[in-house]
Amino acid sequence: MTDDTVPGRLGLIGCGQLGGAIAGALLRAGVVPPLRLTICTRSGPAGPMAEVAGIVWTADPQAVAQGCDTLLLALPPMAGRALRLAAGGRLVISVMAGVTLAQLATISGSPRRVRAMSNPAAQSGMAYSPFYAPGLSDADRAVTRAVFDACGLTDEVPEESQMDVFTAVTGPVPGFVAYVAQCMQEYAQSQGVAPDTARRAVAQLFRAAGTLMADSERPPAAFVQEMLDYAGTTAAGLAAMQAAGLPAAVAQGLEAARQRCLTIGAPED
Ligand SMILES: NC(=O)C1=CN([C@@H]2O[C@H](COP(=O)(O)OP(=O)(O)OC[C@H]3O[C@@H](n4cnc5c(N)ncnc54)[C@H](OP(=O)(O)O)[C@@H]3O)[C@@H](O)[C@H]2O)C=CC1
Ligand SMILES: O=C(O)[C@@H]1CCC=N1
Repeated sequence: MTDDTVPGRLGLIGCGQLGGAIAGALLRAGVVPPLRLTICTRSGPAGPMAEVAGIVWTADPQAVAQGCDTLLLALPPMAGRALRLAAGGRLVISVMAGVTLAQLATISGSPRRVRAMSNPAAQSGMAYSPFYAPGLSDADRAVTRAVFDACGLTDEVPEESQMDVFTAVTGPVPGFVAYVAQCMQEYAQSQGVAPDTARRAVAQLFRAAGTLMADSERPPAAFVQEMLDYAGTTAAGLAAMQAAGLPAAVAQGLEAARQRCLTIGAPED
């Protein structure tokens, strides 16, 4: 097996916003051909994957668990928590928000478990997909990396608690960033800018800002400090945003999302 493919058959349970995006990424990157992909949903072929010849569709999660070598769980967290798969010793990878590695053991019974997080930007290879998988074999780690390399960037994290952090921070795309963009567009419109002009302008701003920061090793704080040092119009705005509590507001929002993850992952009463 080269280190950029998934051996045997991949079984995907859930093919919605995230599962569909990951499936698209895997096919686009050639990590899994359609003929080695089984997808499980309750209502049959869904989204762009429905048009791909060769994919096997099923409504039976057990068929996936027993007929595939690697399982990828991308269904809603509470539906996932209710699953009980006779997965034997198969590799089980989950991208379900908040579902813990311990819950994956209850769901699948497999000792080969990966708790991961990704986002729908996987479709275009632009996702960030961290994973937590203590004790994973080198071969399973290579398969996990092949899956998430196809989706964008990936890192293995040392603590499971970080998976809730990343579910909050990088799980939603455009997510919280869209909220900031909305605030900026609404400000421009409040100053008389036509809605579509404001929308285009803010979209271009976020395209440029995202590219600039993604192509740089510099942390965002360095860009902010550069503008503060420049002491121009932006510096005045940054000072006002800081005085208005923007950092605390962002932290409170992300913490609320992380807390929701902990609720999902809490043991049943
Ligand atoms: N959307 C996002 O931006 C992100 C989502 N996630 C996580 O990804 C997972 C999937 O979310 P998302 O793709 O948004 O959800 P969607 O609602 O878009 O898709 C859910 C998919 O799961 C299928 N499904 C639901 N219940 C079952 C079941 N019992 N058995 C088999 N298939 C089932 C649905 O098909 P059908 O109804 O036909 O069964 C559908 O294909 C979640 O755990 C979420 O936390 C993580 C990060 C980002
Ligand atoms: O909002 C959600 O629940 C999903 C998980 C992370 C991003 N979107």
